[in-house]
Amino acid sequence: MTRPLIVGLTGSIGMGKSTVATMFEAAGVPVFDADAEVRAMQGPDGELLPAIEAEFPGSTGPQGVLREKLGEQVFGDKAALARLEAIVHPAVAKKREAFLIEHVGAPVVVFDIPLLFEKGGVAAVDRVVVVSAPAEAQRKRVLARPGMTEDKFAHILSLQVPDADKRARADHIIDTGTSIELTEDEVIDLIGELKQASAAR
Ligand SMILES: CC(C)(COP(=O)(O)OP(=O)(O)OC[C@H]1O[C@@H](n2cnc3c(N)ncnc32)[C@H](O)[C@@H]1O)[C@@H](O)C(=O)NCCC(=O)NCCS
Ligand SMILES: Nc1ncnc2c1ncn2[C@@H]1O[C@H](COP(=O)(O)OP(=O)(O)OP(=O)(O)O)[C@@H](O)[C@H]1O
Repeated sequence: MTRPLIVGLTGSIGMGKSTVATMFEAAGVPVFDADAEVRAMQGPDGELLPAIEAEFPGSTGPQGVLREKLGEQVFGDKAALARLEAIVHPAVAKKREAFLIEHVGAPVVVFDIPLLFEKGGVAAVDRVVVVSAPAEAQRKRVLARPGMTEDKFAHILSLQVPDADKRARADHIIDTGTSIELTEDEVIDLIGELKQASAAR
């Protein structure tokens, strides 16, 4: 096959997904970072600002989306979140297509998609990799972040598919409950396996 094996990388808040994505990148695997794309399109002069301002007046400024303000408007209100997603998600899908075209010769590419299970992205990838750690480790990491509260954490978790379900649906699980070094070893082994699978298609 002439297109890369597409790996969907996901995990719940604080599980270490971004850290693991960086490990893939360091090993030479192209990574599409959905969150970074969203932030760029919502940042200063971002292409989504007019649509977001029209739908959520007062939620943008010269620096782009006022994340805290917009978060307050959408995280407690399912219909509002759906309206924001209707603006953001099609734009991300376009960026993803462009990334794939850019890296069409690579054996393996990674789509780093925080909400892969939640938003139905599983059908668009060949393999699903879930980054996971024990709930206690996750909790400690997340509550150590500035501005994070027990309530906020509980609410975000309630919006996400539970870790146990993600693990059950994964093709591969990367464990970040141990050390960075062991996680790195797991990533390197997995890349070898994915390259083999890519070549065998
Ligand atoms: C509302 C926004 C501006 C708030 O930004 P903020 O920096 O405060 O939070 P952040 O983006 O880091 O999200 C915090 C947590 O909520 C989760 N989360 C974000 N968006 C969603 C969503 N649509 N549904 C469920 N969980 C979500 C994230 O995975 C993360 O764990 C931002 O989350 C946003 O634009 N969300 C909608 C776009 C989207 O779906 N992004 C997800 C990646 S494609
Ligand atoms: N073995 C490990 N592998 C990965 N991260 C680890 C490990 N041990 C500790 N950590 C730490 O856990 C934290 C995970 O943060 P990271 O931003 O990667 O999570 P995330 O899943 O992308 O979070 P979010 O979904 O909230 O953006 C980092 O501070 C990282 O240093």
